[in-house]
Amino acid sequence: MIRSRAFAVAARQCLRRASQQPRWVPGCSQVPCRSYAVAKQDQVAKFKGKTGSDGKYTVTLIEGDGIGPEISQSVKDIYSAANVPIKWEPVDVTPRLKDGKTVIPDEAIQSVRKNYVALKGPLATPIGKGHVSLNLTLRRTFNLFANVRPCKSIAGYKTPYDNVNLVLVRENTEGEYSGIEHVVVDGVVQSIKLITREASERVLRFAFQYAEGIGKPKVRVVHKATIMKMSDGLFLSTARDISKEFPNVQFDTELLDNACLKITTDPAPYSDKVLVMPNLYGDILSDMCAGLIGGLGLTPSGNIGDECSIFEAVHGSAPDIAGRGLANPTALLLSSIMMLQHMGLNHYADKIQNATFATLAEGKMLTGDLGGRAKTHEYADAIIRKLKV
Ligand SMILES: NC(=O)C1=CN([C@@H]2O[C@H](COP(=O)(O)OP(=O)(O)OC[C@H]3O[C@@H](n4cnc5c(N)ncnc54)[C@H](O)[C@@H]3O)[C@@H](O)[C@H]2O)C=CC1
Ligand SMILES: O=C(O)CCC(=O)C(=O)O
Ligand SMILES: [Mg+2]
Repeated sequence: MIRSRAFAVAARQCLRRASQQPRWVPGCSQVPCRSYAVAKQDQVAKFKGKTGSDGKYTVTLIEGDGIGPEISQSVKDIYSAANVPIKWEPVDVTPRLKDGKTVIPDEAIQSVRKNYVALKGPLATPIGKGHVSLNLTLRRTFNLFANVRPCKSIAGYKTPYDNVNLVLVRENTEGEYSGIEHVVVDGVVQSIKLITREASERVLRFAFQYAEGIGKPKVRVVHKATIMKMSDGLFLSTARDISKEFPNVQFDTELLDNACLKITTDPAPYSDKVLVMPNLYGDILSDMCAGLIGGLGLTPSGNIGDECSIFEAVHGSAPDIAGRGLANPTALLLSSIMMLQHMGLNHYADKIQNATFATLAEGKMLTGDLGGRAKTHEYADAIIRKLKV
C-alpha cells in the first residue's frame, strides 16, 4: 500500500503544503551569518555598554518548569553571594495561542532581544500531543544555531572514567527537529528531516572556530550518511568544504553508532576533538556523555546565535524529583558560568567555578544524584561558603 500511486500523490501534496507553510525561516537568512568570534566580540561589546546606573548587567531569567525554580534559586543565591554584577529579569514563557499557533509571550521575546543573553531553566514538553517544544521554539526564534555541550570529568567524583573531556556542537535549528510532520493517509505519517547547506555551514564553521578558540586541534563530524545519504550526506559534504577554510584544524568523520560504542568504551581519544553533528544526534549523544561523568545534574550548555545567546542545562524538568529539594543545580550553574565567560565576566566565572569544583571535590555536601544527602539549597550554601574562603 505504501508504494501505491495514491500514497505517492498524497505524499507530494503534503510536501507541497509543507513548503507553502514555512514554520520558521531555516538557515540564517534573516541575520547575516558572521563568525562566532565576531558575534561574540560584538555581544561582549554590547554587554559592556549595557550596565545600568547601578553598574549591573540585566540578564533575562527563564526559571522553567519542574526543578527549574529550585535550581534557579540556587544560582541566584550563589550570584548574590559572589556579588556578580547581574540583575535578573525574570520572564514568563507560558505559551499562548495566537492565530491558531503556539507562541511565546512577546514580553519574553523582547526581554531576550533587549538583554542579548538569557539563562534558562528546563521547559517541559507534552508527549505526543499539545504544544510544540518551547525549548526548540526559543532556539529557532533567536536563530541560536549552535548548541555547545561540554562534558568534562569532575575532579574527585569517581566514575568508571576519570578522563572524560568532550565537547559536542549540535546543529540547533533544523534536522530531525524541524517539526514538520503530517498524516499522509490514515496509519501513515511522515516526519521531515530538513537539512540545509546554509544552516549546516554556519554550525560547521562555528565548530571549527570554536575548536581553534579552545585549543582542540581536531573537528569530527558525527553522521549517518550511509543511510541518510542525502540529508546527512549534505551535512558531510558541507563539512568537507568548510574544513578547507581551516587548514590548522584536522578534520575527520565517524558514524554515529560507532561513535556511541567508542565513546562509552574509552572516551580518552575524544579529548582533543570537537564533535559536530545534526540536531537529534547531538541531543542523544549529550545525555549519553553526561552518564559518563555522573549524570545530567552536571552538564551545561550554551545556545549560541549571532544576536542573542541562551544558556541552559542539558537536562529537562526532572518531574520525578521536582519540588522536593533533591535537584542538583550544578548543570545550570555551570551553564551560567559559560554565560559569564561569554559576557567577558571571567573574574566572576572563575570565582564561582572554583568554589563549585572545590565543593564537589570535597564530596561532603553532595546532592542525591551524586550519592550524597544534601538538599539543593544546602549544596548551594556549601558553594557559598567556599566563595568566602
Ligand atoms: N532543554 C530543556 O528544557 C529540556 C527539556 N526536557 C523536558 O523535560 C521533561 C522531562 O524529561 P525527562 O526525559 O524526564 O528528562 P530529564 O532530563 O528531566 O530527567 C532525566 C533523569 O535525570 C534526572 N535529572 C535531571 N536533571 C537533574 C538534576 N539537575 N539533578 C538531579 N537529577 C536530575 C531526573 O531526575 C531523571 O531521572 C520533558 O517534558 C522533556 O520534554 C528534556 C530535556 C531538555
Ligand atoms: O524540548 C524538549 O522537550 C527536549 C529538548 C532536549 O532534549 C534537548 O534540547 O536536549
Ligand atoms: Mg535532550
